[in-house]
Amino acid sequence: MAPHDPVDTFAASSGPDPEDKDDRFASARPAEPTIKGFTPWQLAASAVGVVFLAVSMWAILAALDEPDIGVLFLLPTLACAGALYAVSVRRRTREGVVADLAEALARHIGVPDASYLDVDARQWQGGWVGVPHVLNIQYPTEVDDSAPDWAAGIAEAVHHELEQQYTVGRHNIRGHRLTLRDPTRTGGSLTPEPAARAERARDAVRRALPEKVARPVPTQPDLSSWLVPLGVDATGTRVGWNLAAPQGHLLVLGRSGAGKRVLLTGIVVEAAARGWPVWIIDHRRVDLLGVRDWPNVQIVASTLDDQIVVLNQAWREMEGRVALIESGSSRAELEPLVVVIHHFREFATAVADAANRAGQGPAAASLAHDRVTDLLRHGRQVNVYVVLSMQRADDPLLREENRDDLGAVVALGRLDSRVASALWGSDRPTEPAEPVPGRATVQSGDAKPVLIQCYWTPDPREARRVDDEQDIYLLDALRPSLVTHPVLHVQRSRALADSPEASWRVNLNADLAEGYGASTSGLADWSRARTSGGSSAAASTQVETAGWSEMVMVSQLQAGSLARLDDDTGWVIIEQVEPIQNDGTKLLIRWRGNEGAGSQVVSRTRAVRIRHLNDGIY
Ligand SMILES: Nc1ncnc2c1ncn2[C@@H]1O[C@H](COP(=O)(O)OP(=O)(O)OP(=O)(O)O)[C@@H](O)[C@H]1O
Repeated sequence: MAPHDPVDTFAASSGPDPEDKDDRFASARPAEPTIKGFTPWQLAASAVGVVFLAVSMWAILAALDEPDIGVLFLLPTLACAGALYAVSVRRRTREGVVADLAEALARHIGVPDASYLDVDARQWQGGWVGVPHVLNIQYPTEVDDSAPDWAAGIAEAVHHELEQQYTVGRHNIRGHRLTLRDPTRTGGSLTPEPAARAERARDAVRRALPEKVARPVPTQPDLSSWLVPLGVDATGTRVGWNLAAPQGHLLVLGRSGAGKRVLLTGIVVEAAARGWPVWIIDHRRVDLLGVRDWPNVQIVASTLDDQIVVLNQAWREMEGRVALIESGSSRAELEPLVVVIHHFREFATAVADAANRAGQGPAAASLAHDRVTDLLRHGRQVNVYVVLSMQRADDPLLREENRDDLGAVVALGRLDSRVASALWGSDRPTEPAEPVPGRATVQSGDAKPVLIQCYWTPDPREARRVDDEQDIYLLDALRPSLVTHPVLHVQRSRALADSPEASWRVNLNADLAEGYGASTSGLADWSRARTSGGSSAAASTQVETAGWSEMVMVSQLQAGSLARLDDDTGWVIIEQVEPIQNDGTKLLIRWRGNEGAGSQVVSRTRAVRIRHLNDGIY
C-alpha cells in the first residue's frame, strides 16, 4: 500500500526517540559489579612478579655457583608464571564476553547502558574460553519485569548472544535478580526453540485479547474525531479506521460467521453518532435490517433493484460533489457520506446477471465493479467513503490499484497462508487470528498488521426481539439524540416492469427521495399508534405507551404518530404537522394527549422519541 498517515489508533504509537533517555532511569544508579577472585590485571601482574622472582632466584643461585639448582627452580616457576598469564588472558576474554552480553541485555531490558546491570557469570565450561554454566543478572528496580514472559525472554536473549541454551533457575522479583542456568547440567528444560516461542507468543495474545468487548459509548471528543473505533488490540489500545488517512476506504473480509455483520453494525452506529449520513447496500437483504430505522441511516437497500439505484446514486453524489469542488466549494464543507456494501462480490455478480438478462452489454454487466472502483478512487477527495465487505481476499476488485485506495483492511478470522501473504506481503502477521467471532487482523495504511478483538455491537432488531436488557441499554446509549439526515426511499419515474430490459432502464434513471416510499413498510405502520375508534376524541381517552420506541426527527412525524415531544407534554398523539410560513426550519405540531390537546412550534431536526405499539415493521 502507499504511504499512510500513521494516526490509526487512539494511542499515538510514535516510537521512542533514540536521543531521549528513558525517564524511569533518571534516579537509577549503575550496578555495583560482583567482584570474585582476581582480576585479569592482578593475575598478569602476579605472572610478571613470579617471572621476576624466578629470574632473581636463578641469578642468586648462579652467583652461588649452583646454576643447576637455579635452572631446576627456574623452569617450574616460569611455567607457573605462564599459567598465571594464560589465566589472566582467559579471564579478560571472558570479561569481554560478559561485557558484550551485558550490552545486549541492556538493549533488551531497556536500561540506558550496560553499567546498570551486574552480570555475574560462573562455572565456565567447554573449550578454552567456554560459556558460563550459571548467570546471575542483577537489574535496576525501575525495570518493569511484571510480564509473565519477561524472565524467559531474557533467557532467550542470552541464548541468542552466547549460542547456548539457558533455563530460568530463579527469578527473585523483589531482589531484582535473575539466575539462568545451563539446563544440560541441571536437567531443566531448554530455552524455547522457535516453534515453542511462537506457541508462547500465541498464548500470550490469546490470554490478552478478550472474547467479547462491548462497543464503548463515544465521548464528545470521539464524536468530533474521524477515527471510527473497530476494536482493541492485545494491549487494550483502541484500534480504529481513520477516515482522514490518505486512503480513506475500509475493506472487511471474513468467512461466514466471522463477525462482518456485527462489525458493520458498529461502523454504521459510529458514523450515525457523528451525524454522518449512511447508505447501505445489504446484498443478503436481512443482515443489516436491524439498523434500518437507526437515526441518520438514510437507506438500507435490500432488493437488488434498490441496491442498483443506491449504488448509482452514491456515484452520482460523488460526481455532484466533484462538480461542487470544481465550482469553488471546499472539501471541508462536505460532510462524510458512508456507503456500506455488504457482500460486494455476490452483489456485483447479481448486477452482472441482471444486466445480461436485460440484454445489456459488458459495460452494464460490470456496473457494480466499475462504480465501486470509481468510488474507491475518487470518493475520498469529496468525503464519500466506502465500506466493503467480502468473503474472499483474492477478489478481482482487490487488484493493486484498488488496494492502494483502501485505508484499512480488517480480515476477520483465520486466513489461509497464501491469501495472508497476498494481503499483507512480508508484513504478514506471524500469529493467525484465533477462531473466535470478531477476532481480526487489521492493517491501517502501511502500518504493521495487528491482531484485535472487534467491538461487539448488538443488532437493534435482534436485541428488541429477544428483549436483551443489556444490549438494549447499550443501544440506547449509542443512539444519536439528533437526527440530522432524513430517511430516503427509491423513487422511480415508472413502476418496475415485467421486462428485465425496461426495469434495468427504470432503475438507472431512478432517484432517492426523502421520506418513506409507498412501498416501504416503515412509518406507514405508525398508524398502529392511533387508538381504536379513529376520532381524536377517542384518542384522547387513553394514550397507550406500550410497544417499542425509537428516536426520529420531528420532520418525520406524521398524523397518528405516538410521540413524546418533551417531558411536559408526555406521550401524545400527533394530529397535524404543518409547515411554518417563512421559516423552513420549524414545524407546527398539533397534538392530543391524556391531559388534553395542544400545539407547539418545533425545529424540524429535533430528535423525538416515537413509540410503535406493535412490531409492525418486521
Ligand atoms: N465482535 C464480536 N464479539 C462477540 N461476538 C461476535 C462478534 N462478532 C460476531 N460475533 C458472534 O458471531 C456471530 C456471527 O457474526 P456475524 O453475523 O457478524 O458474521 P458474518 O461474518 O456477518 O457472517 P455471514 O457472512 O454469514 O453473514 C454473531 O451472531 C455473534 O454471536
